[in-house]
Amino acid sequence: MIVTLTLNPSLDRTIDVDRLVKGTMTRTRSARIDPGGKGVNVSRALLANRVPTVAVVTSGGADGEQLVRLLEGDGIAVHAVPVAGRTRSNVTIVEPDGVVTKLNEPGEPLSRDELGAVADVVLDEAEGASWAVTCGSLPPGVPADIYARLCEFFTSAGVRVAVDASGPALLAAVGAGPHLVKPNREELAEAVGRPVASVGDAVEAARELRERGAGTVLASLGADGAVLVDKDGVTIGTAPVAAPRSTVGAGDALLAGFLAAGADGAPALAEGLAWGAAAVRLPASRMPGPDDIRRDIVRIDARPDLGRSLIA
Ligand SMILES: Nc1ncnc2c1ncn2[C@@H]1O[C@H](COP(=O)(O)OP(=O)(O)OP(=O)(O)O)[C@@H](O)[C@H]1O
Ligand SMILES: O=P(O)(O)OC[C@@]1(O)O[C@H](CO)[C@@H](O)[C@@H]1O
Repeated sequence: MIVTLTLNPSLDRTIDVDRLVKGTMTRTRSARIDPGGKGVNVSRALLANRVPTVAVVTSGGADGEQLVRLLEGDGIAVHAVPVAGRTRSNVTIVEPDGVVTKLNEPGEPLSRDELGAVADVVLDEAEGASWAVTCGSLPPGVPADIYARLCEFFTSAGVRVAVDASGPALLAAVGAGPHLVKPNREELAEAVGRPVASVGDAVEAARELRERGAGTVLASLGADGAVLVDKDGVTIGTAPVAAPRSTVGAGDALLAGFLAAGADGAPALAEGLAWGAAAVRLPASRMPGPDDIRRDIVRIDARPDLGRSLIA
């Protein structure tokens, strides 16, 4: 069982337009709503591939109720903690060439009591679980060390912890010694305080996060694939997609595939890359199921070129 926690979930509204021109009225072509938030997506991807999972989320107002209805409609086991603040809506605008413009709300503040209630629920749900996955931005008012504190609780209960966070929340979590962190290129660069312009830069930055406490670093590099740095060394892979449709949630699919495959070494990296690439071929933040995932496109580089520049 893999338990995910999303403190700041969203209704993801995806709008297709022919062309987005700032400052003009644009008629849209189509729109869809998906349950969103990083942990939510990890659970959606796991369930689509028949990996048992529970999604713990906060839920507030009519949009929170809709989020829970959508998740339950998809057959996801969801434990929603009611909160006073409205669940946010995040908007993605997609142009025909796959260019994505994303507008994420900050979310509404969580009180101390609400945070305590969520922590009780997720610690309870994680009892006996193989992984607890804590993901995404923190709502206003939530201390930046929340993932670090949860990590300590999970670890002492014998549950492995994966963290997908950014900024101070990622830095604090790394110091608490999680089994796995999944930064993207920007998060990695911010965490080490220097640009990540090449594959070698990503490897060095990932090594630094390991030195600071993370057990394994799975750094996602968009179209450049992903870098895995763990106790056994460095593994690098790619899974090219000729015509990406939407990259939203691709990092969540990568993480889900990596965990589903056992979170260890090249086989797990390859599975994660296959799931990430499959997500990119799907519209909006749809998560891939078995029929979408192609493992034949994955390449694990036996002799990686560390000097290779990353796509801008
Ligand atoms: N343009 C692309 N072509 C092929 N694969 C891609 C592309 N973009 C993303 N991917 C795949 O998805 C994975 C995750 O992408 P990325 O690094 O953009 O994650 P992210 O920023 O965490 O995404 P999100 O926050 O939307 O989930 C990559 O490691 C890669 O496997
Ligand atoms: O604002 P955050 O919490 O950083 O990210 C939230 C979000 O962009 O992440 C998911 C894609 O990874 C989307 O479903 C969701 O809208």
